[in-house]
Amino acid sequence: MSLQRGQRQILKHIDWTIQPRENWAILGLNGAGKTTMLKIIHGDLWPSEGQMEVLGGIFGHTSIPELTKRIGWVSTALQDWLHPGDLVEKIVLSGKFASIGIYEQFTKAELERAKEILSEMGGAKLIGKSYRVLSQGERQLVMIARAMMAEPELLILDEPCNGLDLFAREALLQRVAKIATMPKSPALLFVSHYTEELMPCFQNVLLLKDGTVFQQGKRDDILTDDTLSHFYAAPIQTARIGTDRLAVYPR
Ligand SMILES: Nc1ncnc2c1ncn2[C@@H]1O[C@H](COP(=O)(O)OP(=O)(O)OP(=O)(O)O)[C@@H](O)[C@H]1O
Repeated sequence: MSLQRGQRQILKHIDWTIQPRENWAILGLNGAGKTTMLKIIHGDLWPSEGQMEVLGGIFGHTSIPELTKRIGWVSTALQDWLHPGDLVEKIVLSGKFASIGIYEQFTKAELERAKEILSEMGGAKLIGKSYRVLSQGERQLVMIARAMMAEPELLILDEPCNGLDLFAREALLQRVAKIATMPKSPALLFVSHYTEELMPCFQNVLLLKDGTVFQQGKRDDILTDDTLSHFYAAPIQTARIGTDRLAVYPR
């Protein structure tokens, strides 16, 4: 699949298959094309050439609005679209209808479910608060709960740790890891600039560079000094954090 905008080819011959129940992390420098690729997966953009199949639906043969409802999307950019005066639980509930506000009738049970999901995500104390007053970390938690409200089969997390302090970031990453252990967990796609954010549940890594797949495969094969030094075109050193996390430094 490729995507052209004017003279520029933003994505070039992306060939990538995600098997059921696989979780993937995507790494790439600013402007590599990560968000654009996710927008295509989400059905917001159409590739200029090639074929796309997402959750068994082939683009051109499947209803994109129906497909989009099966995909959760979390990014700080999405926060700008919300109505900040809404109560937190209403924002979570809106995920059920894949809408920004709530324009449909909802049942008491649905509202209770929204509160339950918030609590499961560690956000019980946010219930009853206006979204406007929340910290960035709390907002991201609400966004994840909102995405989970629709029981997605695929959950896209586009740099979800942006703007979080050290502890809020760790708390959010633990929530993401917990989602991965749920019996009906969605497949997870996690975009980040920082390898230390890649929890062990992300066993697969795709490196995107200048709109092309530089390398993809098992995490242990990709996150090496050698591969990352070639990828970033700079000497890179990896350092283990605990048993299962990895930090990366320019040498
Ligand atoms: N509609 C468009 N028209 C022209 N260029 C675009 C369009 N959308 C994106 N681009 C360009 O495509 C490139 C890839 O953008 P994208 O947002 O996908 O990168 P990214 O890897 O997500 O970057 P970042 O890490 O900074 O978020 C950028 O150079 C961007 O300016």
